Amino acid sequence: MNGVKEMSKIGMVTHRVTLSPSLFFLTSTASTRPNFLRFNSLSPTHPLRLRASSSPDSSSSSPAKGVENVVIIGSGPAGYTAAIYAARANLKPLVFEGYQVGGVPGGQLMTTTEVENFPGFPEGITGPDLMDRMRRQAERWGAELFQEDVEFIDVNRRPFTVQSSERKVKCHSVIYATGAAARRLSLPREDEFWSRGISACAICDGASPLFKGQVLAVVGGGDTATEEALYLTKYARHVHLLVRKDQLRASRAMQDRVFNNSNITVHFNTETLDVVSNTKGQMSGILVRKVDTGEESVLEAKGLFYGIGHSPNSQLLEGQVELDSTGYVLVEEGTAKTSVEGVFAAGDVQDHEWRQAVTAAGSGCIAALSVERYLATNDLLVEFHQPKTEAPKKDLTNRDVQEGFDITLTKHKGQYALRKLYHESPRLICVLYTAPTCGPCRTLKPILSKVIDEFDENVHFVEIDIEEDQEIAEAAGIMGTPCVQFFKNKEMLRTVSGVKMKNEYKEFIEANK
Ligand SMILES: Cc1cc2nc3c(=O)[nH]c(=O)nc-3n(C[C@H](O)[C@H](O)[C@H](O)COP(=O)(O)OP(=O)(O)OC[C@H]3O[C@@H](n4cnc5c(N)ncnc54)[C@H](O)[C@@H]3O)c2cc1C
Repeated sequence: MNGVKEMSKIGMVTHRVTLSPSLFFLTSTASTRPNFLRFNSLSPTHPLRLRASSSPDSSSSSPAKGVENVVIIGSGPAGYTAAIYAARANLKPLVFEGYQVGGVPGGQLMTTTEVENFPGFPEGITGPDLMDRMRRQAERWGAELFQEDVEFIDVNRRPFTVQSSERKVKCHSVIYATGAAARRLSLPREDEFWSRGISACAICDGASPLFKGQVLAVVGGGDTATEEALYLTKYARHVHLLVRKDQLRASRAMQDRVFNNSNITVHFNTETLDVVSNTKGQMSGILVRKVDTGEESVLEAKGLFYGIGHSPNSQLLEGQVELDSTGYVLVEEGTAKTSVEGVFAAGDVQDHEWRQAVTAAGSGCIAALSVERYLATNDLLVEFHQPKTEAPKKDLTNRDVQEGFDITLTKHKGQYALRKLYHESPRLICVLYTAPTCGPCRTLKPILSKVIDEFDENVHFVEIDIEEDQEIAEAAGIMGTPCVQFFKNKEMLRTVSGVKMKNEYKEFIEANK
């Protein structure tokens, strides 16, 4: 699923099932025990850790009279770069990173694997790692980060107002860097099969048992679709690429990789009409139509991935700032200036042409420098000097790593811990299934970790990497990541797919602890 926006549309699945005892049977013989007692390498400083939030109505550290120098909306390369520059200029930028609207915190690169063209990484870097670095750099220089969606902006009156799900702030300037979100096809059965066969993020879902070893299809003809198709060949038996036009729009390099891959069949002039199911209600194929002949047929496939591009997330500015006919924010050529003085735009939300991480980062830099100039010229700038921050709390203790499983600890990793807890824990068990390349998983981890901290000693938490612990993911019926399951007394109480609001997890734990 490209972005949590997609995932937020998935309803919560609630079912009570008792797992087959054999699936969660704990083998504890001396010969097998060492294999199970395998803790993953741990990351004490989680990449997307939230900072303590301030009071709901304003930032705790407003530079002057409760009016911020600058609010940055968006946490892709544009937003984080703007944050780094603004923070280094002592503007103490406040950044709304987003949560469920318009993608995931970290932006589009959270849904990709290798980024080979961002300068400074000759061996390449994964999208999530690159965004993690940018985030830490912004935080290091004093940017204040909130993983919240902005829901309302008023740039008609000064100071401007920016309101998120949890706070309302006043500011002298805004950098709008909300990027773009994955498009959907709106197929008749799309909602029914969303996350049960249809996905917009191969990187997030490709490794799930639902798709592994199956015939899959990707719809689209650009870079996104070709990248998804190539990625899926790592797991699928075969991949069909469904292209409506008679040629690919993807870059030459990507086209070559697709045509040279015998595990991909490209179907030109092919329109995707719907998905079809078998008698068990599982997705079994895709109804397609040949654009040139009108002939309809069903292509056998267990999964359909969307790679049909993105739409600019400019809705909040509609009616306030000039947009072009397709919704991109209009900026004065060569600058980040929008039609409203003090409002600057950066990245893909104002760029329908280049749409690259480095161009987004570059425009974020321009926006931040422009803000500094704008504030200084209008005598609005208040410098802020960053206080020392506390060291982040560890997710797991060293003892956990060195001495192995300890039931008195709250947080665990891996199938050994899950099996032990499933059999021995009297507490509610919260299991988070993740995949190494899943960007939304990185979003959810710190959020869930904070929730678990609030219920320490009443709950056990286990993280399962579905690539490492495939068997257990399969037994639990995991179809995509991130996914959370709750167990108590060897009974599964609930499955929650995707990333949900913090309160949804809290309320469920509160009611079942
Ligand atoms: C699969 C894929 C692979 C790619 N690979 C490459 C590559 O290899 N190299 C390259 O240079 N480019 C690549 N790109 C393109 C690159 O990712 C984008 O050009 C770049 O991420 C744009 O950055 P951005 O900051 O403008 O927006 P985005 O990365 O889209 O980030 C937008 C941010 O805004 C936030 N947001 C949206 N609405 C709100 C709201 N209401 N409130 C708060 N926050 C909000 C979102 O959560 C998100 O964090 C790839 C794109 C995709 C989809």
